[in-house]
Amino acid sequence: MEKIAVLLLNMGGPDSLDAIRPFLYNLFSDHDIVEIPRPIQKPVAFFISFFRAKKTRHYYELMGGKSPQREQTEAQAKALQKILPENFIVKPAMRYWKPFIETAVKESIEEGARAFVLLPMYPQYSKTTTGSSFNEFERVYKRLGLNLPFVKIHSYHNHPLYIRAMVERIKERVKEPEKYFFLFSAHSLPVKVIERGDPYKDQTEETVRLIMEHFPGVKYALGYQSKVGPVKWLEPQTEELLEKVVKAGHKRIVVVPVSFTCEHSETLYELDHQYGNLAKELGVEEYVRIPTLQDHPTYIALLKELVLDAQKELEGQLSGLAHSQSIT
Ligand SMILES: C=CC1=C(C)c2cc3[nH]c(cc4nc(cc5[nH]c(cc1n2)c(C)c5CCC(=O)O)C(CCC(=O)O)=C4C)c(C)c3C=C
Ligand SMILES: [Fe+2]
Ligand SMILES: [Fe+2]
Repeated sequence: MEKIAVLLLNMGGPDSLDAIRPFLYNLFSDHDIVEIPRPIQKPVAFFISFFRAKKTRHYYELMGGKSPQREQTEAQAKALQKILPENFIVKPAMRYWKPFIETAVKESIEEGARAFVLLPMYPQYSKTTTGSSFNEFERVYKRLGLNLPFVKIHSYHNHPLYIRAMVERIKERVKEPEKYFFLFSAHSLPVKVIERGDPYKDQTEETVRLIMEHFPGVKYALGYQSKVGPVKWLEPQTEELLEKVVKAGHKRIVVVPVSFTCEHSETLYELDHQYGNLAKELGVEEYVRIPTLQDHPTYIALLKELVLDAQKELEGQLSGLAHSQSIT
């Protein structure tokens, strides 16, 4: 049977304090995530990364000197590899830091892969995240002169197994949900990206609504975190929403990150440290932050189902190829 590489697409995070600046340079050089005019994008990225690395160094110091994203994506890859048939090779493939998409593609080819499944670790599609990784894959594919079939999985924000995994994750930590206010926190995006048709906001709202169908009567709200720079981003901001909700009398808060499946600076620093401290100052009695899914068995079962569906699509493409080759 043909070997198929499954690339787990993620952002990647600095693996040392020295990696912060080059990681940020790669991020700010990407026109899919930050639209700086192309002729000046790289020099501007050089300056921004220089100053932002100084500012964010202490986030990473608090996390032990690096982002845990690589280890956690590797754990997801290992768990998925274990439950997939033997013809699959599962690899993390990062956009801005090691192991880069190019490395994952080259290794897959060396190990005999003859097709690819592109599987984002972002449940909701945005052109700034999943779209950017797809574009990078296609650039690498062209550069390496590949002519192999591949399938892109765009999103799974409303898949019943994803919703079930999120509900199970919440119930592991919260035994009496009706006593809490649920504060969902998604990564923010510039409003102009949504206005141009990005489905991220609608998909995020749908995820939240589907999760809350499992918690009837529980009060909840959705906020957006981690805005960067001066343009208008999605609102309300998680931090402001937290203040508002507490001032309205809710003293037990469950915080649920929705756009991430691994821990990183924005969960460990912003949600736990910054907003956790703010909650204390505001007099919150209980502040429960739900961990990201990581290698939760139901999430890994979902990934398996997505990959096996993609395999069917690939088989269609491969038989189409064989057919056209036999005609010519
Ligand atoms: C400047 C524009 C940015 C957009 C748009 C953006 C969207 C976006 N990001 C994530 C997930 C993650 N972002 C992470 C770090 C990070 N993101 C930006 C900028 C934008 N993100 C920066 C500058 C950084 C670096 C940290 C910082 O300097 O504040 C990470 C964590 C990486 C790690 O440390 O492990 C994740 C994950 C999503 C889901 C998203 C849009 C939907
Ligand atoms: Fe698709
Ligand atoms: Fe980000």
